[in-house]
Amino acid sequence: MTKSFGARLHEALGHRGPLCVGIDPHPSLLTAWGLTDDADGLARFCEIVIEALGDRVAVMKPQSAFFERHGSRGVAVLESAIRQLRDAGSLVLLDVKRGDIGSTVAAYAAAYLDPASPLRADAITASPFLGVGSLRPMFDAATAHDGGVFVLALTSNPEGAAVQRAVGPGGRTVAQTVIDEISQLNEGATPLGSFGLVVGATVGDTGHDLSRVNGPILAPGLGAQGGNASDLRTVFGNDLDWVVPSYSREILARGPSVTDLRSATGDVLAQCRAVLSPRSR
Ligand SMILES: O=C(O)c1cc(=O)[nH]c(=O)n1[C@@H]1O[C@H](COP(=O)(O)O)[C@@H](O)[C@H]1O
Repeated sequence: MTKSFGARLHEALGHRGPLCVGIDPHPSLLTAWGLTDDADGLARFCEIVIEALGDRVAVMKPQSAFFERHGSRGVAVLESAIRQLRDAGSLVLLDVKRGDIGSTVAAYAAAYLDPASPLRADAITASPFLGVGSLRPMFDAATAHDGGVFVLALTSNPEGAAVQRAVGPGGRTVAQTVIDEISQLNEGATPLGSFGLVVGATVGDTGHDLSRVNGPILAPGLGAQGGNASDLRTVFGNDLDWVVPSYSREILARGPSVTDLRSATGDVLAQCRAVLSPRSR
């Protein structure tokens, strides 16, 4: 029997600690690392990050946009990076934030979650603003192939609140509706559901109820966007068990030295562990 994404994530967080590191090869980072802003530079960047972190970080999150901007050669580098990271034992959360009408979502699901696809990752990020139900083909593919889907709820950027905290006819915010629908998908799953949410570490105490999620919550916005580990307590209150803090530039800025990348990762992991509940880990 193969294990669900939720079960594999549960295991990875237990073994490697509660952390996601983003691979966001910004042009400025390529330059700072002495690399060219092209597919070759991108490939070397990934090689260094994978050598430094692939065997020790629970979740690695390549940001697709930074690969797509280099065209088909950039996407080829992404395919190879996904494979190598999975071989090194990291779970790969591909950050693509896709969303569309259901019939098109089915094609995205095939692209990112079907084992036959060269871009197959362990999980992807998805945008629910065509309705959480429109993402159903992704949820079905994830279930069929032991993958996961992380759906945006309360994003780390300041512009998100106007849409996400708008109140619908039933008196719930848009974000709470997303949270509740994802919680339903995870109901009864053990040890952890495969459907996650994204809630930024920068959003403060929003009063949203995350107590029934029974799945992972990705918390970006740490480091470069101003959030720090202690903010997790403000944002999540007592619902810290399955929060997965996510850092990109904060760590990548310490490259290209493998030793420095590892030590930056160790530092943020220690800060996160100090805040997150020891109950589940
Ligand atoms: O889904 C995400 O990962 C995400 C959601 C969100 O609300 N905010 C957010 O910053 N992100 C992503 O997380 C990464 C943050 O990068 P840093 O600000 O460098 O840590 C980027 O790849 C963003 O696209």
